[in-house]
Amino acid sequence: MKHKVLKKQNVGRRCIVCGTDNDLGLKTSFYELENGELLAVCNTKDWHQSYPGRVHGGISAALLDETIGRAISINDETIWGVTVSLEIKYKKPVPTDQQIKIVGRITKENRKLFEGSGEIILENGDIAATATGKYMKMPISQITDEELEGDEWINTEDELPDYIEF
Ligand SMILES: CCCCC/C=C\C/C=C\C/C=C\C/C=C\CCCC(=O)SCCNC(=O)CCNC(=O)[C@H](O)C(C)(C)COP(=O)(O)OP(=O)(O)OC[C@H]1O[C@@H](n2cnc3c(N)ncnc32)[C@H](O)[C@@H]1OP(=O)(O)O
Repeated sequence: MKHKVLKKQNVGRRCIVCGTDNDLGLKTSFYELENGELLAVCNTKDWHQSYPGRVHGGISAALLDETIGRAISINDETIWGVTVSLEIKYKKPVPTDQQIKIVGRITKENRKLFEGSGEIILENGDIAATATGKYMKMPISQITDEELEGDEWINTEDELPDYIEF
């Protein structure tokens, strides 16, 4: 199914999941979709493996964690959160050297906390892992000493695809 893309989110320059300046990172891109969900696109590499050919479960967890955690900013980009709990169900192996997609959404929100769910979708459409996560809202100034206006939270200014299919 085709999904209309509205916006590409910024990246944390040195973030292990999204950072463009992290040689060891996953270099994942995050797109806000018209249906209110967040889509992540990640090209898995050989060095993300646990068993040969199979992405490490901790890597899958990190991808799901960040995708759900970022979904809160679709409606309000001033809300930041830290993960307080995360549950992953691993249903199928995630292969290395494949473009995978991760979808996340918010399912519950109150003044202090928000919750969401997400899944990893393989190239053949299979759902390889699902997750639910809970996050505590926190001002960015309490999470990091870096300033938002500095060079850590950057717009990569790539061309935005009109639609992404998954
Ligand atoms: C500026 C430039 C940088 C820009 C960003 C760059 C890069 C980042 C890239 C992208 C970022 C965008 C989005 C990403 C989002 C997510 C991705 C991953 C995020 C992480 O990778 S983040 C690392 C892992 N994560 C942590 O590092 C948290 C460690 N942890 C703590 O820091 C504390 O644990 C804390 C603060 C959470 C709580 O500490 P605390 O002392 O405030 O806790 P306290 O016990 O007082 O609880 C206060 C009230 O919360 C309730 N409460 C507490 N825990 C609860 C739970 N689990 N469930 C339900 N309720 C809970 C209590 O029940 C009480 O409620 P009440 O007040 O009503 O009684």
